[in-house]
Amino acid sequence: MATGNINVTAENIFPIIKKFLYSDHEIFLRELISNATDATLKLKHLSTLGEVKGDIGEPRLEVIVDKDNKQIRIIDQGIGMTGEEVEKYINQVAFSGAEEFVEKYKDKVPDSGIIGHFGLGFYSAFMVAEKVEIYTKSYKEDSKAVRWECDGSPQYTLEETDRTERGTEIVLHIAEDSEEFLDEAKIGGLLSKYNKFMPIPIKFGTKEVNDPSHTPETTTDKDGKETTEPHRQITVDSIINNPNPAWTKQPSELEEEDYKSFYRELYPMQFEEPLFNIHLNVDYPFNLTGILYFPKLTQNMDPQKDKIQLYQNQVFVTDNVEGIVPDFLQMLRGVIDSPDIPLNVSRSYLQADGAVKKISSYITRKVADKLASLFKNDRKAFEEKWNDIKIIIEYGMLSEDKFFEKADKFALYPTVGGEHFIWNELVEKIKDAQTDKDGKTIVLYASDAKAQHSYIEDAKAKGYEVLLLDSPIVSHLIQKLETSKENISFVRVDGDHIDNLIKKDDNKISKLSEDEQTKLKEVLEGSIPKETYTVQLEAMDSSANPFIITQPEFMRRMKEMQATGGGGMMGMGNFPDMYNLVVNTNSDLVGEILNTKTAKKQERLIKQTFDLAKLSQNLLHGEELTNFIKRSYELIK
Ligand SMILES: Nc1ncnc2c1ncn2[C@@H]1O[C@H](COP(=O)(O)OP(=O)(O)OP(=O)(O)O)[C@@H](O)[C@H]1O
Repeated sequence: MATGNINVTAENIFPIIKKFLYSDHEIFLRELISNATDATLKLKHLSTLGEVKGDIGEPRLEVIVDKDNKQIRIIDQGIGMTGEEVEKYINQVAFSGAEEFVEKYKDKVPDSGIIGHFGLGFYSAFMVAEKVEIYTKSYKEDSKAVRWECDGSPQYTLEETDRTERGTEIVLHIAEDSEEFLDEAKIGGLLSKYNKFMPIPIKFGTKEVNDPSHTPETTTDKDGKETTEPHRQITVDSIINNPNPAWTKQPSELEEEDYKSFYRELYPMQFEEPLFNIHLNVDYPFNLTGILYFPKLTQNMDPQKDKIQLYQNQVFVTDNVEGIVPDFLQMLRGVIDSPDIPLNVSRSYLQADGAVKKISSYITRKVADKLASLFKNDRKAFEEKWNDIKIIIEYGMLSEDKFFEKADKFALYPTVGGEHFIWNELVEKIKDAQTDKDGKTIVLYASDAKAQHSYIEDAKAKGYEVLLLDSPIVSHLIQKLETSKENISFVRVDGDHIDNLIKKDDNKISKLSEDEQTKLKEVLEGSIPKETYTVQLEAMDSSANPFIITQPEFMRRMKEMQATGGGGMMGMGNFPDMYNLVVNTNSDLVGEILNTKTAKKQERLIKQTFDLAKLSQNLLHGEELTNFIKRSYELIK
């Protein structure tokens, strides 16, 4: 037996480790299982090189919670260690890692997000254990099994032991303040959080299953009633992980159904199927695999739940992928696995890191390429999914210039009639009819097909296309399209009278003389509230409505952009709503208003016509609506 002093400068680093990692004690299990997995993968590798004698079988790990003896044991059948290796790796290497950690963090406020990702390794065992034993036997021929023991002080014991199997068993004697970890359900939960997709099978307890070698017999009694005996149950080892998750396979090995069933495995509480998936697979200049899913976005979706999960070599790290996955894709679900993402750094450093930037733009590119190919291969299916994916795509177009450029190939512009165009098709379709006298192509759009119905009909009557753009961020997107595409301008269909939205040269002649027009304007301005409405006389078709209320595009858009955050003009959000009252000087009714003899009748006609215009814009409410209804009854009496 040998005893010795672990070479540390700090008198006793364990209390420090405990203190610093207070919020993250649970990572000990992930660290020890990672070590056990590494040892097993190394053994498998050496075996393929012919350096291990005999057949290694199907090595696996086992985790045992022994509440009575206050122990947790982690057992592997990996390469094991010789006595010298324990000296070297556990007493020196592992300790220097722990010491380095303490050095680095002792003066800092711990950020659990970062510390949890620091590979503290073997010594994290002391966060929960008052004493740790290692029983280990190396795969090397003639090596003797050893037992190492340490109670958290710098002193350790190392001696030979009679273990015969290859591999390592770590015995944690759980400290009094960590007894919560002796709860099987707690350990089960941690295993499924961190180790659900580790590459080596992990046994944790047993479970009852139907005996596959037994077929229950069905008997028929004298009355012809059938009875089937219950399945025979057998007890089998419970393996808590799937060592070969879908993302570790090649896309060519997987069918659509495999992707769907992996989605269910990742998010067992999700009942909605994903819309489609993107398989990520790259070796150079960084290593990254993964599968991303476009979920069906629903009203009551909780963005904190079922997020993208980040793994490193199949070990769960976090579901906070900020900085690694571009913001607009954080609504996606799935898995990313990359050993190349530095995790023991702060988020701001992460965002500035070159490799991470490359990863983020790779993901953006892959998503754009996938969308383009989905559109190309099955346009109809893509159009059907548009409503579910447009928010993500539009957000991406706004936030990532590269994505914006690529989106010309798949971003859809739907019309109120249910057709879908990509950008070039749209411009081609409208350019002849909808180019104004200054050579600008005007894109007309509605945000609500029902509320803006009469305006849409007016536009259609002229042979114009009207888009239906109803996402919350649409005003930002329009602004971006106007600045990046040449000679294009968007106007909402109720922004003005249709002849003013797309101004052509043919000026209509007004039936009213200059004098009559001045008089009409005076009369109207006397009855229409000036603070909100600007009276604007227009010579239109005599069949067009006499009064039309419009909201100037610029004002409305600025207010909308403010409401959805950023972009708009400061202070616009608190501005009162401003409208134009467009008056058709060629309408017979307008002529009648002008020529009515009594002021009282004139006032009544103006009020009634104005209320009707408001009604068609859904602007008539409360007392005004009550008065309108009263007045209407009077009129038809
Ligand atoms: N179960 C095990 N079987 C065989 N060797 C092991 C086992 N656990 C630990 N070791 C050895 O001890 C060394 C130190 O382990 P430790 O976990 O502290 O650091 P690490 O795994 O090298 O790095 P990290 O800090 O990322 O965890 C390992 O590199 C390995 O050689």
